[in-house]
Amino acid sequence: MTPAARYAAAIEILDGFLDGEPAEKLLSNWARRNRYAGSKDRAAVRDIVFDSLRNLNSFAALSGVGHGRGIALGHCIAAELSPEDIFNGAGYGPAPLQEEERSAIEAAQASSAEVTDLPDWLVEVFKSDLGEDAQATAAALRDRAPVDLRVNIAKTTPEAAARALAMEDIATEPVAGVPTALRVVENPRRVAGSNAYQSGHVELQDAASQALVQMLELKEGQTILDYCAGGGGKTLAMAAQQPRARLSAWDISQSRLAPLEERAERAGARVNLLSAMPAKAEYDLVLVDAPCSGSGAWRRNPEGKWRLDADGLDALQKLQTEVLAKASKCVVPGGALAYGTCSLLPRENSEVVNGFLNSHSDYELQISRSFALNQPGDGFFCAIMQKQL
Ligand SMILES: C[S@@+](CC[C@H](N)C(=O)[O-])C[C@H]1O[C@@H](n2cnc3c(N)ncnc32)[C@H](O)[C@@H]1O
Repeated sequence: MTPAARYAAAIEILDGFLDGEPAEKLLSNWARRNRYAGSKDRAAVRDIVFDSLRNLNSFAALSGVGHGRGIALGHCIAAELSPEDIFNGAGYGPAPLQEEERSAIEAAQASSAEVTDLPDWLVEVFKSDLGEDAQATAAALRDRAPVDLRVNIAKTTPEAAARALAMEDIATEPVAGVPTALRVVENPRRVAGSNAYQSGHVELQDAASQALVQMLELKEGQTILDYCAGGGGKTLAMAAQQPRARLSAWDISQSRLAPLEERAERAGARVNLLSAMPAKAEYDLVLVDAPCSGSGAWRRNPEGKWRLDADGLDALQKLQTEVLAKASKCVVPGGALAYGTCSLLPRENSEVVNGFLNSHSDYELQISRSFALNQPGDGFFCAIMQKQL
């Protein structure tokens, strides 16, 4: 496909997104309908779409033109490509630029209005929750997230894993402060097919997720419940961190939990998958990796920031409060309850924890930490609370 044809495909997908369709579904439907598109084309179209979703308002403002076409034009301008070279109707590319579009681009270039790549209601939430960091945080969400790997230290060492990856032309570097993490600096798209990945020596996992697991200071023989295990990212990180712990995993969605069986086998981890909701106080440590806005990971899933609404965010906070209270019943006296999210917003983090502590006088806060973007990866939060003996 020509660069112009890739832009034409991205415009179609962006229009579908603006009509409310999920971006992933649009991308896979497009790939199915256009079998001639090779993996490089699919990756390039995906990159245009995801860059655009991270920068939706700024790209629209760069072109001054509406719809998917205007956003793609903004992408083209931001990438320092000439719109005339792409939007000229040649090679299955987008239709040629109209005179009024040229004027709109000229006017947009002359404007110095500040644009935030968040919906308006969320700009206010960022301001009230993040104060003077709001603008910089929203701006940092425009960038692509790094690709991080967790080295399965139950099977190999970070040095050996980095060497094995390098032999497959996947260059990595260590991540300061997170000994299990490797950041992929070349050929991230080769990871899933690599021997190191296939043999369970590395997993895709953001460095902040790994840092959260490190905070838990797991001990031999501990009984641990991952209460919101999902596909088991944290479960497997805990299993690698402390292979002698006794791990159980639960998720309200059994379909999300199901792939963990195979993933655990590949990683050489032993995990007891629960099919009934745990409710008895029988775990030394319960981790609640709570459902959240995902704002700390909006660089990876930029659709999230456009689809969330104020009611949805309120509902999440209520759900977090409920889940934390339920999970706390599973902790033995003297045990610990850890609450984590990949959200940047205190209303989903410290506010939920403070609310819990106010209504559960048998718990006290031991430590809490907010991980800002790039320190070391996605935005994350973790609080560890101790239950009285
Ligand atoms: C942030 S995700 C977990 C990600 C996972 N821990 C990982 O590292 O891959 C939150 C999970 O909470 C689950 N969940 C939502 N409500 C729940 C509830 N009431 N009890 C248990 N799990 C719940 C969701 O199904 C979702 O899988």
